[in-house]
Amino acid sequence: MRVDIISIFPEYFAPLDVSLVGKARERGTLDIRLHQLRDWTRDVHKTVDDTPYGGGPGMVMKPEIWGEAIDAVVEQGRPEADPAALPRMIVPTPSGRPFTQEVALDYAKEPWLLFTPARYEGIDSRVMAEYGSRLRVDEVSIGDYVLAGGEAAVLVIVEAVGRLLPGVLGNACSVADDSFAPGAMANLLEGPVYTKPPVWRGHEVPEILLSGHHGKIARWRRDEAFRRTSDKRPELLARLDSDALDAHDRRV
Ligand SMILES: N#Cc1c(-c2ccc3cc[nH]c3c2)n[nH]c1N
Repeated sequence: MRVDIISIFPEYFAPLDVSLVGKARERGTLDIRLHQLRDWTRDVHKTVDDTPYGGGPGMVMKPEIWGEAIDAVVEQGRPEADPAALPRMIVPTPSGRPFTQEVALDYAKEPWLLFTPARYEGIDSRVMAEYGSRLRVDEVSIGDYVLAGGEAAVLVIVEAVGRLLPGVLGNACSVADDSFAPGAMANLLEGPVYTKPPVWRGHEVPEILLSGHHGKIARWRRDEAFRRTSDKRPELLARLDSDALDAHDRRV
């Protein structure tokens, strides 16, 4: 997967050099390219923003700069084998559709993602209109709170998507066991986890986990996932299909 990120703070993405995503980059599974938006400015101050039409607080990011940057990055990034290839453009914004595990799975199928994290009050809306007619443009939000810019959201999205790519998690883990992953534990929060020692400061590991009885352990883990989901995110239980609810009810 090719990933291009255009930002006025490319240094914000240093964390993408470490851990799972960093290793995926070393192996070539992820090809992440960072671009400084200001490189496409033409004034001595490298201005990327201006006052909003209609008044109001803050500044808006200028469409010309973004347009030249996106055009250049798309042109540079086109694979020789497929000159017609275009990226899926992802615009983090508080007003976007929620970024969920389902969206991450969808993005993980894409060969090329282009992220355009904004600052100030956001990017002139004509940029999304211009590229919406040429690319698939997604405006997404990572949660109902307000950040100072889109860079943190890009870090979240790239990690959530990158870990889904083949070989990134390795054999020890599996995306199939994720909270919200399709399958038996779909839409359930992960339950508690334990490791050695069996007793720590008087806290004992649940005895069932030491029993070696894999069937009972699997049932216990699912019951714990149900209990935790019911306690912390009851609205997720509404997504469970009737078979899953019946299977749980049969045991309690
Ligand atoms: N995604 C997302 C966001 C943001 C966000 C994204 C871009 C900008 C540009 C200026 N301020 C921003 C906030 N806030 N909260 C979220 N879930």
